[in-house]
Amino acid sequence: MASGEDDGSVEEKDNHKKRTISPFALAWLTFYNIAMTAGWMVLAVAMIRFYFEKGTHKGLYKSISKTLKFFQTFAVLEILHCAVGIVHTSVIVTGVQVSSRIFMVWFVTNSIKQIQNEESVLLFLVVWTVTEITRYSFYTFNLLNHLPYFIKWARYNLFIILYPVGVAGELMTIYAALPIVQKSGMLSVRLPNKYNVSFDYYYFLIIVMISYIPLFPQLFLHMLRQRRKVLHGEVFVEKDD
Ligand SMILES: CCCCCCCCCCCCC/C=C/C(=O)SCCNC(=O)CCNC(=O)[C@H](O)C(C)(C)COP(=O)(O)OP(=O)(O)OC[C@H]1O[C@@H](n2cnc3c(N)ncnc32)[C@H](O)[C@@H]1OP(=O)(O)O
Repeated sequence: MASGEDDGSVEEKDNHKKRTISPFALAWLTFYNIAMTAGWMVLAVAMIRFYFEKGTHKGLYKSISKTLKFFQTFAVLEILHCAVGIVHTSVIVTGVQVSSRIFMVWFVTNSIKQIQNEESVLLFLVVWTVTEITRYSFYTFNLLNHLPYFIKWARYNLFIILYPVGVAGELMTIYAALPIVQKSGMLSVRLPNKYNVSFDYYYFLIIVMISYIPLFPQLFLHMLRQRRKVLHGEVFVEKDD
């Protein structure tokens, strides 16, 4: 059997085994991760500039919303990366993470204008930005086999604080949205209608908030396992999706 070098593919090393990805996949992932790092850096700079110029976070969401929506939506590709196997991680874990972010951006913060100036929005935006700059630069340097230790350290330590804080920001934002949604009936479908279906967005938001209780610990435990694997070299038996 040809080795990674013989057939032109590149070997991606982890602590215990070697994985191969094609040169095309490597090029695509490198481009994707550089683009995402740059996108979140643009957001960081825009947020810092806004705060220094205006002295308040009010109006910040509106000023960065286009860039945020673009780069957060682009992250849908991460589910595809797992599904086609160019990234070795769980489709379910990635799917929950990405869909909850997209939901927060499009169906909560973007749709409910009255909550855009809440402190909780600033909280999750700052946390997401720090997380994503660290995460995508980790993937980029890792793919290029030049990973500085401080980036690896940051990727597998900062989440211990940032994940719960980010989740708190998200939950507080949804909570702040509840009375507005209940009063306006927005995004809800009331009976009677010709399809005979009803949907209450207010109760849907409550269900989403409750779903954090079983789902968030799973994501957090997944990250703790990754941390032990990458920083301490522990081996885990991988389950297929
Ligand atoms: C319809 C509505 C639905 C609503 C649902 C509501 C419920 C939601 C409940 C949960 C809510 C979560 C909300 C989120 C909040 C926040 O994000 S707060 C900010 C802090 N967040 C974080 O720190 C987590 C950030 N996210 C992640 O880390 C990931 O998305 C992850 C999926 C949770 C974990 O990533 P994963 O890829 O599994 O782990 P890694 O160790 O990073 O990588 C594993 C291997 O995969 C390789 N890889 C992954 N991605 C890439 C890539 N883009 N490019 C290249 N390689 C990649 C990586 O190198 C690893 O490879 P190996 O070394 O071979 O193992």
